[in-house]
Amino acid sequence: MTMTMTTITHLQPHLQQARALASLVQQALLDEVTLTPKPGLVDLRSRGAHRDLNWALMCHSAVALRPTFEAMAEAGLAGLPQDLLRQRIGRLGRVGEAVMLTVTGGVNTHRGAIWALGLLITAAGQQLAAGQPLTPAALAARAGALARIKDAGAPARTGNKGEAARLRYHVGGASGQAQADFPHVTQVSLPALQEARRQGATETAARLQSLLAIVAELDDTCVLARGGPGALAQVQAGASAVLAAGGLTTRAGSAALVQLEHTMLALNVSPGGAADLLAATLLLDRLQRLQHLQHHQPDTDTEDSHGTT
Ligand SMILES: CC(C)(COP(=O)(O)OP(=O)(O)OC[C@H]1O[C@@H](n2cnc3c(N)ncnc32)[C@H](O[C@H]2O[C@H](COP(=O)(O)OP(=O)(O)OP(=O)(O)O)[C@@H](O)[C@H]2O)[C@@H]1O)[C@@H](O)C(=O)NCCC(=O)NCCS
Ligand SMILES: Nc1ncnc2[nH]cnc12
Repeated sequence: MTMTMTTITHLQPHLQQARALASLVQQALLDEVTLTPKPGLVDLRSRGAHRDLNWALMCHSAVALRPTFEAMAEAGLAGLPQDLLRQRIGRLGRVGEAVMLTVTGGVNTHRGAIWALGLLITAAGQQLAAGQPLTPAALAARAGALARIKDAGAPARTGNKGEAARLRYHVGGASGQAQADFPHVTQVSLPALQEARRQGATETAARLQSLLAIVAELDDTCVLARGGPGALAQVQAGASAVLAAGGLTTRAGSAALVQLEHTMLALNVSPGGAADLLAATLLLDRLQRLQHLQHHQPDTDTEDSHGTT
């Protein structure tokens, strides 16, 4: 997709801005699932540790969710009071989950992504409405503020696997990550992505480095739900080993990645929460770069130089 600066930054009706923001979310989700090779996760090569997911289903889900993200961005652009906005996007998130389950035949492809990227794209709408820059820190702070407001329509218990893991192992999970302003995105994966690029890594290697940086530290309830704390510790240690060996640009790092994949498949675990946060990272990175281009080339339509891998 070619995204032009005029599309999102000039004075256009909210609907068009919301459409452009939703396109960026869809692109981030497609980039995440297409990134290959990801250990334990669905990618172009394999289903990872999943029986009910595959690349085509994930892409189908990402495309079907575009109207959900557009409606969330539009809600952010509408300048609603915070509590009203929170209730509106909570409803949109639940409708989005229902759409996802319908188009996938009941498979959970993007529940965590609807949550994380939904909050972030709503925040981007708010920032645009306020005439403020789309910086990662500002978007994460706005998204966190929304996540800390009670969603009156949410059930007391969802009965989801992530919820059970959160309560059993006393971790923050997806909601804790958002309520703390997405620290693993702004302080871990985004710096890792941008530093890898500065060091000359290919875009694929930089994105994998970013993913591994999250996996090494996240309390991923997908891993906990299937494998418990022992599996989470092994997965985190394996990701740290790849990074310590120099990441994907060294032979030792590549060998450590193969080992990590074997470990995950043997444990039958998959870092689905980290995958969602990688998509969030790619979204914030692209918004930041568009912002940067706006300041340097205000009158030019500019192609995004970091395309899909
Ligand atoms: C508020 C919610 C996020 C509730 O979350 P909760 O923690 O209570 O539980 P879940 O709904 O089960 O989990 C949420 C998903 O978030 C991802 N995730 C996990 N850990 C983290 C983390 N530390 N930080 C960020 N994100 C995290 C993860 O999503 C991915 O994994 C999914 C596959 O998971 P699952 O089906 O459980 O596991 P499988 O192994 O695939 O199953 P089997 O094959 O074994 O059957 C996949 O979807 C990825 O996206 C967690 O699953 C939220 O759910 C909520 O309230 N939603 C409704 C309202 C809403 O969305 N509003 C949005 C706007 S405010
Ligand atoms: N690539 C992926 N594989 C498995 N679960 C995921 N959840 C989000 N992205 C995923």
